[in-house]
Amino acid sequence: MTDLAHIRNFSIVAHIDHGKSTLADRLIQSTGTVQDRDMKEQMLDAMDIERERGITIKANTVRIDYTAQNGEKYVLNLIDTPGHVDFAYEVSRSMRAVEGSLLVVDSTQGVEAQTLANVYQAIDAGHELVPILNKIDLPASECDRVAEQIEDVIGIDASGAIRVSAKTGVGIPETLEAIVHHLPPPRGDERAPLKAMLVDSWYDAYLGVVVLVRIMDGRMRRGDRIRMIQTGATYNVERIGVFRPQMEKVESLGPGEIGFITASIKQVRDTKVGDTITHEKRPCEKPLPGFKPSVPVVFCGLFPVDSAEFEDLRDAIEKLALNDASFSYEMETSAALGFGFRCGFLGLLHLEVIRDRIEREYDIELITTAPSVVYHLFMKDGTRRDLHNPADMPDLTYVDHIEEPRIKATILVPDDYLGDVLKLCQDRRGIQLDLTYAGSRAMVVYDLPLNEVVFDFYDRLKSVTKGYASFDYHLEGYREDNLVKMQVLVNDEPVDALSMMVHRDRAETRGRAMCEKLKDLIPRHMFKIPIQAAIGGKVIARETLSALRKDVTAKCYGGDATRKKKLLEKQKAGKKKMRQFGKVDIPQEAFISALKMDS
Ligand SMILES: Nc1nc2c(ncn2[C@@H]2O[C@H](COP(=O)(O)OP(=O)(O)OP(=O)(O)O)[C@@H](O)[C@H]2O)c(=O)[nH]1
Repeated sequence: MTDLAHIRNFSIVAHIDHGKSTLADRLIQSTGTVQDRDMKEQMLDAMDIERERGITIKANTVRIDYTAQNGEKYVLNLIDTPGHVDFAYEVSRSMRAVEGSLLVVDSTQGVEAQTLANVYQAIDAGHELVPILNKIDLPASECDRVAEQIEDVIGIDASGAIRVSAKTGVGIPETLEAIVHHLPPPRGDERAPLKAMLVDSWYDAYLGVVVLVRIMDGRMRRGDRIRMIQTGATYNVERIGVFRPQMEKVESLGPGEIGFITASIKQVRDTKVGDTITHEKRPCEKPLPGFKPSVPVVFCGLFPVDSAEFEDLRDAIEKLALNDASFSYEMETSAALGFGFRCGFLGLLHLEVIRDRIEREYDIELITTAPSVVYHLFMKDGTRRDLHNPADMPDLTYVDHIEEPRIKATILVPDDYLGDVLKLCQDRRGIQLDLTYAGSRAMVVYDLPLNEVVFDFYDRLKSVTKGYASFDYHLEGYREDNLVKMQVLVNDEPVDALSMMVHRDRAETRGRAMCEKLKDLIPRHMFKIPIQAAIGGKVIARETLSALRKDVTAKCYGGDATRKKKLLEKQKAGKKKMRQFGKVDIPQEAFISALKMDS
């Protein structure tokens, strides 16, 4: 049992790749929490896919025992938070469970958009901050300049920022001392009724649902009968423990402590992140202030390339959803693509991660339809409908007006690329809200329609700035605009997977670009194929793919049998990845490529 004065709970906030996970690893290692021989790179990134992509998705936790230089023994609880914009919500909830943050800034790069977004969340949560300048082993490190920038842009004192190399271990002892001396201990009353925060929950193949808790008041023990205040459900605490980082059982958890429980909870969906847990017999009077639930903002259809794999896909999606309450799905049928699922995600990265996992872990080849945002349709009869799929768009005569989600985007970019960034935002119907300078970097704030950002905005931003820009956004709300549904017809058949909502003024350009692209992407057939873009019944763009009769082996005048065989095999493999639309085969890549914009 540790008294409150000897507990420190903290998180690490940083822009992606500034070294958060490496620093966490070093803290764990240098305190002997994990023996050197057990140390894997990036201890806290549990999933393989995270390790491969080098991004942290699920918030993880570790309890570290630390004997400070004054001889006192402390318990340090680190909650690792994801750095990417799509997971901003997970950042905010784990911040409410701790009292302080290490603010890590790469001293070769400086403050970036996600540094700002995350640090403001920490400040909102009332955190004390310890600024850290990382990567000082690199020759490009510029600690003084970056410290000054932290003061200018974030407005906190960075004169005492700790200079660290998470790679070599320089500055790690100073960091541990700063955690103990600069971050406040938690507060709480052991004798008060139990009040605990449900910080996170996930599904474990052996243990079932595991719940991460932070005790505010009271004490939770194995065998206790607990109640989740929001859902009203009651459970018996079966296991209780802490992460070191592997699970270790303890008898109980008291105020200020962070640990896990299991309680025969069936699904992750039965737990609400941010809920208050209390004792059934002696409940606390007031629950903790609630959290916003995370709502999916980007939707797309996932269809198996091979329709025989539909049941496998269902199985994969159900399993993934067990562990990810922010991922939603429902069955969808498409005339062109057959049976599949309409899925909702927190953002594009979230979408990519889920799609990759289905393809890789479950070995199912997928067709992904155009990502779409949720539109609000205000009908003439006074009702409101949410449109998740452009294919479901009702006839315009029933619709009074349409509102689309808008975001506030913050972009930090070196001066040299500012012009290109402004042009990109302008092309995407952006409205500039602010433009300021911090040293040789500009910070621009734009109001942008989310639908212009969901598909390839990151890619475009990265390519026009050679990777030097950083980007962060949050949803601002809904606004009316002149939006229409654009359909694509191939050989006079509508391809619903390519339907999209577009702004009326941009429909023609988009339609023309789409038809031109499809003309290149669809292989020639033995007949002429018209490719059209249309709004309602009106064709706004058209291309024609000329007919061609071609025998792929014709080139190999008899002679080389192996080459002939190879070509035929290649053709067969190509066939597998095609979908038939009426009489036309469309290769899978065409869907994704056709939807990318080149503006
Ligand atoms: N030279 C040097 N490289 C470092 C240091 N700290 C981290 N790195 C490298 O920087 C890269 C990013 O580090 P991570 O720890 O994965 O960054 P992160 O902030 O956790 O990134 P996400 O988990 O994706 O948010 C990795 O290649 C690290 O090896 C350092 O002090 N010096």
